[in-house]
Formats: sequence, structure tokens, C-alpha cells
Amino acid sequence: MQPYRNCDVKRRLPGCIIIGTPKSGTKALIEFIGAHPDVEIAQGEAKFFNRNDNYYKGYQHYLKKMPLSCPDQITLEKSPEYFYSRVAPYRIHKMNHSIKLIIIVKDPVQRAISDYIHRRTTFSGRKETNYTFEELVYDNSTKKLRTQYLPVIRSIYYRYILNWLTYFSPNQIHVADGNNLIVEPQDELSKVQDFLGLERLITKDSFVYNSTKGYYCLWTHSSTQCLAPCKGHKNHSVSPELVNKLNLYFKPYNELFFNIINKRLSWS
Ligand SMILES: Nc1ncnc2c1ncn2[C@@H]1O[C@H](COP(=O)(O)OS(=O)(=O)O)[C@@H](OP(=O)(O)O)[C@H]1O
Repeated sequence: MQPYRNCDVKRRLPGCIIIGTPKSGTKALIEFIGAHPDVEIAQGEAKFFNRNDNYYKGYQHYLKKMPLSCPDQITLEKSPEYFYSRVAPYRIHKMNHSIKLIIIVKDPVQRAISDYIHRRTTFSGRKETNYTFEELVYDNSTKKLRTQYLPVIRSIYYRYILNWLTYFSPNQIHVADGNNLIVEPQDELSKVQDFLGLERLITKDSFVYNSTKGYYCLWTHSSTQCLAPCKGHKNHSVSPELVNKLNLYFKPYNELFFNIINKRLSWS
């Protein structure tokens, strides 16, 4: 926490949660907004509301995962798996019905590819270790997409957001653009600061482009802070034909999603 603050310091429940989606830039977003002096962010992912083993330990357990903060600061946590959980919306609403929620979403094809890479590199013994993205997503014998592949299913955003909207009003949910966060982080951060009612202190000057990494990094206290090497892969090559097929498959679902959130995103 910021060392210069003199206040009633304690751990507080979050005023805002980044609830998803995985592989869309949740880590970059929380790190960037965490540079704001009126924000304190939880380290790691609490995974409290989606996992019974954590949830039944109670709020005291959850509080221990939260950072120290002052009363005038907003505590933020991110657990991107919340987005897909049936129970998380109800449980979060029960904790705080006026909480703010952020969902960041990337182009669904890019998100699915990133999800595939993540599964391949993180979980040994999974089918991703032995098969390419193409093999898992496209059945060459039937010439059909394998739409039941989990990274594909999890890119159909509209299906999941409906559950959240039964508990929270649209103005409690900010949808950030994961593709735009990569190319214009200051733009996405301005919107997030406005949504949180914060002064716009994270600006263009808060970022520096790292050409080796190919991503923006935070510029704080005269030093550059990039995300860990596991975040931000170079383009994974997937045939343009397959990308095209997937784009066509996702198109109607994207349209449903944009209608629900009442805006379009850069990747539309
Ligand atoms: N500035 C910056 N630096 C690095 N990476 C960035 C940045 N902005 C957005 N991204 C994108 O974030 C993707 C990882 O998303 P998440 O942090 O949501 O992943 S996770 O679900 O928490 O594992 C990651 O996906 P991969 O490229 O597949 O690693 C990036 O595309």
C-alpha cells in the first residue's frame, strides 16, 4: 500500500471485482489500475466466490486475501473464472449488492487461442499437450468446427453475462475491451477510472511501449514494470482459413453480446 497515507489502515472487502474473462488482459488491467493512488489491489486470484472450498471458509478467509487500504481507497480483486461460475453472481450480490464489476473481453478467436496456449503450458497431461489448436478446434474428417472445445465455448460471452444481469444492473458492470487495452491502454484506463469515480491520474504518460515484449508496460517511479513473461505471447500462428471459420461461428454470438451490453467493441 502507498507508504505516505496516514489513515485507518485495514483489510477491506472489494468495492470492485474484475470477474473475467480469462486470457483477455485481466492481469494487465488490474496492474494498471493498481497504479492509481486511490486503489489497492489484491495480489493473485482469490477464487473465493466460484470455489466452495474457499467460499465455505467465510469472509474472514476472503479478507485475508485483500490488501491493506484506507477508507477512501477502492479495493480491487480479479478472479477471471468468476465469469463462468453459476454461483458467483449470487454470492457476490449477497456480499455487496451495490458492488462494481468489470468484465474485460478480447476478440473471441484470439481469446480461445490464448486459452489453448495457457492450457498447453500450464496443465501437463491435458490434450493440449499433444494436439495443435487446429486439431482440437477443427475436425478434418467431417470438415466441421469442434464447437464443444472448452476454449471455444468460453468465448461465447453472451451466454455467461446473462446470469450476471439477473443479479446486477447494467450500470454496475463495465465491459472493457481487451484488444484495445493492448494498443491503447490509456484509453481503456480512462474509462475504468471514470467507471470507478476516480480522478484520471493514469494517463498516456503512465505507459511505455516495450518493443521487445510487444506490449505496453507501466511507467512508475522512473522505472518500467512489464507483466511477467507468461503474459503477452507473440502471435500464435493459426491458418487464416480456420480463423475465418471461427470468426463466422462467433459473429452471431458477438452480436447478441453487443446488444446486451449496448455497445460494440474494437474487435467487432
Ligand atoms: N500490457 C500487457 N502485457 C502483457 N499482456 C497483456 C498486456 N495487455 C494485455 N495483455 C494480454 O493479457 C493476456 C493474458 O490475459 P489475462 O491476464 O486475463 O490471463 S489470465 O486469465 O489471468 O491467465 C495476454 O494473452 P497472451 O498473449 O496469450 O499471454 C495478452 O494478450
